[in-house]
Amino acid sequence: MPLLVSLQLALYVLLWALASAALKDERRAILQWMGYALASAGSVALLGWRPDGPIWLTHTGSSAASLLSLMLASRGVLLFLGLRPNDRLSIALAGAAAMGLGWVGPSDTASRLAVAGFFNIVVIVGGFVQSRPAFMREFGLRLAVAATLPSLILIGMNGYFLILGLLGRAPVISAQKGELPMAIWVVTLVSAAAFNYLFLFLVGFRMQQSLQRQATHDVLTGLPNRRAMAQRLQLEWDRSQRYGKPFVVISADVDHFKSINDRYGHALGDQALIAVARALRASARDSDHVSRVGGEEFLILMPEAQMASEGLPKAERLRAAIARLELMAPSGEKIALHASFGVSGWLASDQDREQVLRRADRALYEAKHKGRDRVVLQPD
Ligand SMILES: Nc1nc2c(ncn2[C@@H]2O[C@H](COP(=O)(O)OP(=O)(O)OP(=O)(O)O)[C@@H](O)[C@H]2O)c(=O)[nH]1
Repeated sequence: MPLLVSLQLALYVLLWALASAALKDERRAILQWMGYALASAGSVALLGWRPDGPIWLTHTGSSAASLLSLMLASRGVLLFLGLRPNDRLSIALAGAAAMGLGWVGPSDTASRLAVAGFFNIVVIVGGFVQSRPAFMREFGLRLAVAATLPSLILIGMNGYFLILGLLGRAPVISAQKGELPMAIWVVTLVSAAAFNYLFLFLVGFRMQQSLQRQATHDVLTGLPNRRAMAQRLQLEWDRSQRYGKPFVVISADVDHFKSINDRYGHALGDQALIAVARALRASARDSDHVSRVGGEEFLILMPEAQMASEGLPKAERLRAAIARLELMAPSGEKIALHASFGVSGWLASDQDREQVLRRADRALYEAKHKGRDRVVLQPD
């Protein structure tokens, strides 16, 4: 039985090796989980190994490998969540566990199981507590509850060993043959499957989220892109058609941006765009949808505004926020930034959503024409 279980656990090494080849971004965590799968397979294999030498030594090795596997699993979780594992604490814990197992030595199996069970619980609980807040932040309550399952199973199993060990009763039917009750093998396999498949799923889930974000967000500024804006605009348009609920759009364009690029270089131009995006986002309401729809073009959708004229003070605030920005060239020269704005609102007579955008663009064009760094309301 130990060999069969060990083989099953070793399959997860293969699984993580494949995942590591495909998912480079998560490689650091995946390598830890590969180590975890390897150490847990080794720990079980040692239980089934019957060397000529003293059996307690292989069993002690098995306990040490099991502790190592849990440490690697927990290290992988911390790295996966962008947290820094405390290596000093891990080394101290491994040292204390080695001393504990050495102190038990060739004596009874029960004491060894109690020591191993105790340290295993410390590692599982420690990793769980450390990773919990970051896990909840990224994956939410439901997945956090699901992720508790492997930890709970392992805490339960090790708690069982610890209590039996303290009572002086080893749960081994025949330690010499490495045979443990069937339930222990089942629990080992279930907890390993729960951990490995859960984190494999989370790696894929994160990748899918990131692809989705890339498809709808601009990489440079982090704002929603033209595609996301089109979706949002369609939503507002549908609402206005159905319920007559108006909305306002503000089209913004950085003034003379080409000359910033030409004089100070593309990298500084990028910095300017990031600064403008931040200023727009900071000066808009949470309910406003701010997006980058082109090179130096931005669009602000105000779903709560009733009339185009309500967009005027908002656009004026955004204009002033950009005019306050000051960028520093590598030479120390200060670079002023300005932008022009066109404001338009939904009209009941509009045939499609493009009409609202076209009016905002016409207003923006007029703002440029009139000398830039200003706001123009849609022409009637
Ligand atoms: N640095 C940088 N430049 C960009 C990016 N996207 C577009 N641009 C540049 O933005 C400039 C836009 O120039 P124009 O359309 O002539 O507009 P402008 O110079 O701002 O002039 P007006 O709008 O008339 O005030 C071009 O030089 C583009 O190369 C980007 O992501 N980063």
